[in-house]
Amino acid sequence: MFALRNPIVSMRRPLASLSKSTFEQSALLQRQLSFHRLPNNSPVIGTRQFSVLNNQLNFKFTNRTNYKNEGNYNQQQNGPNNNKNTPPSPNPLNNPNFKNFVFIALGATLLLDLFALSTPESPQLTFQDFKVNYLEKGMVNKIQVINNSFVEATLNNGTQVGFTIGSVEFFENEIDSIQDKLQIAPVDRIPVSYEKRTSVWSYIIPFIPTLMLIGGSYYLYSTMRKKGPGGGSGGPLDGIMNVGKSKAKLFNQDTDIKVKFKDVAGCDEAKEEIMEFVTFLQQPQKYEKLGAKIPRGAILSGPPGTGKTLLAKATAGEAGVPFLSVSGSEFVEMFVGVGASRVRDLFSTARKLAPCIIFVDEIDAIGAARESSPMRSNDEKEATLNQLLVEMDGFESSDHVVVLAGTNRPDMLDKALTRPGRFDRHVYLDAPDIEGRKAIYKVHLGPLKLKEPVTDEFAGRLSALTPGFSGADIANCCNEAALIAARTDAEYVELKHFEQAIERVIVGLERKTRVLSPEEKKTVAYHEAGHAVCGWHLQHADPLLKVSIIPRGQAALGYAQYLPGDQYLISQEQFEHRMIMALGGRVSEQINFDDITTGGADDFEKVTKMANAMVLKLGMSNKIGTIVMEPKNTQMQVHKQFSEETFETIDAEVKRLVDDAYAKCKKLLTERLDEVEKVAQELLIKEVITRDDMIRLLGPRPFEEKNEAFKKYLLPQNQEGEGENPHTDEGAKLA
Ligand SMILES: Nc1ncnc2c1ncn2[C@@H]1O[C@H](COP(=O)(O)OP(=O)(O)OP(=O)(O)O)[C@@H](O)[C@H]1O
Ligand SMILES: [Zn+2]
Repeated sequence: MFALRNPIVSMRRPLASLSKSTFEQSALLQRQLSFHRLPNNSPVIGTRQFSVLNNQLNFKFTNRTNYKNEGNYNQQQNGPNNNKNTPPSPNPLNNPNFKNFVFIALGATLLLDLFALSTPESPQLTFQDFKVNYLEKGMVNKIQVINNSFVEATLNNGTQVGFTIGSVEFFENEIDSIQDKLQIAPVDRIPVSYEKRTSVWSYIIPFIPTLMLIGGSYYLYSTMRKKGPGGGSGGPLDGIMNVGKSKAKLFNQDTDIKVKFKDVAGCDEAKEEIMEFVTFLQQPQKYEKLGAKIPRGAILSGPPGTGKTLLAKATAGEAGVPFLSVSGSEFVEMFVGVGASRVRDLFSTARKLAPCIIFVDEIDAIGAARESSPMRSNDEKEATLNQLLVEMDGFESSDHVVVLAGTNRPDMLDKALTRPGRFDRHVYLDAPDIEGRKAIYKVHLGPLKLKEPVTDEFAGRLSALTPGFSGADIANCCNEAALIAARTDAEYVELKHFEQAIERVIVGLERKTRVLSPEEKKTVAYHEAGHAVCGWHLQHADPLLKVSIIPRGQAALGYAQYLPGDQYLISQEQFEHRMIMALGGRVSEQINFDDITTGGADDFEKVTKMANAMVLKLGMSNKIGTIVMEPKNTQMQVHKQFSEETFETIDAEVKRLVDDAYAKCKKLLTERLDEVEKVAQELLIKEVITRDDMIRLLGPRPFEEKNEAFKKYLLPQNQEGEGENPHTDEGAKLA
């Protein structure tokens, strides 16, 4: 949305300042040029009689002022006014190229100008010299007054001498009086002729400022329109010139789209569903000959990073057609009508490229339900959406253009978009389960340099360690592991690098600089030991991997990592156990110390959320029953959803659930105070303890682990003993 606004805003000032400063510069230039101009309109004066007045004739060439050229000056003054219509450009003073350009041009012009003015090339004398050495000796044959300011005298031997004069009248009087003095007869007197010499430059020079202005503006304009990186738009002027143009990026199937379905791992149903579009783009006649109407588009939905863009690209890659990718937000602009015009432009480009695939990412930016925001008038958005609908309706099946759209919020989309004939297919990409993650790991482990080829076991282990990771998380994690390996100058990327990478992705960087005081450290150790002991003895707690009191990331002073399995249903008892575990930290602090700390704030938030969910929407409170109490949209609520009485019941129920959990937690930890003590002491010594340490200290967990992936990929290895790397523990969930 801001992409285009910026260039326009920033353009505004430069436009104004350009016309001003260019004007000033050229006016200055004009003045300088006029100053040096030749008097090409002075009247030619006929032969006169002379009289001599030396001093006045003794001007230096450079001091000569041209006093007969006002007409020209005015005429040139019109120059800049005319030039106000030349294409505007941003502030030239900020552009070093422009400055250079102006200086060079100015210098060149002045040089040429001077050159033009010094055309008379005779030896330079003063009038006094001329008089004494030549005139009075009768050596002068002919006198020529050039431009009323310069005299060229031809001597009897044919050589020429020259000098400047201040005024023709004085000069004539001088010559006359000398010849009178010498008593030369009128017929023998030296002929004086007058000549007006103009250089070709005198015609060109008046146009130079204008030409410079036009040239400079054009130069600026073209530099600013130059393509930015990536081949697309980029120059500041591009923003204005192409405001209505679609910003879609074109990926050509020959060069850019190397992605095939095999690169999209783990979403087989989605691939199957989208395969139909591939067949359609490859063999449209197969459908057309049976009279079938081709589906126009599909919505790809799912959590962030699950591969929606990747799948769309792969569809284009499989079909071998061009791929036009654009983000929904790029249609949104502050000007009314721009979005619609971009949609038109996008589709007309697509039709030219057909068969092809358009991918609109974040379609909710324009396709959100129109009635969902009645408070704000959103004409522009609506116009854009309408244009999109029109374009999709306007498809002929012979157009062979397929529109795919990605969104994280399919529920927000306008119904008109999803009706048959538009985006009538809906492909859902879920966060991958263990098998999906394994497949994605295999794709992204491919390019890495590993010690051994990727085994199912290895990929499985990594997947078990990363429940809840999306495809993008996995890609990031693999890259992070390679970076860590490179940082330690390792020859291969190994399991330990992945484990560090996973931990880093989940909890953040280790903060070695954050040094806790001994008391704080003790508090954190007992707090974490409380969580860990609780979890160890609760049946529904997820498998524990690691407890650490090394500060990490933004806020965590200590943490415990658990591995939840892929789970689609959560039982009431499970909720309760999670709440008890979350409270374990604070309860342990309370039992072991006189005072409590702020370290439990995060735990309480989790507990409150869980209790609220149980009461308000999960039907897990007997008093409230199976009614959903959670307001759907708090902003839009006009009347109260329930009575004061119900409010009170809700509060009481939430409090009861939390209090129950608290009581159970306190009972559990009071009974196992010695275990908390053991774990806390071990933590204070080692800072990080693993599942194996826990087994050593507390004995094996009294329940079978429920996480199948954990049992399959992680448990056997863990049971083999302490292992060569005590830090091989990682996970996905913190408590
Ligand atoms: N199924 C998958 N197989 C292989 N790689 C994947 C998969 N899903 C995601 N990735 C990796 O994650 C990256 C980001 O995925 P992608 O951009 O397609 O996600 P998305 O769903 O479009 O995200 P968003 O909703 O944030 O736009 C991909 O470039 C790819 O490296
Ligand atoms: Zn805690």
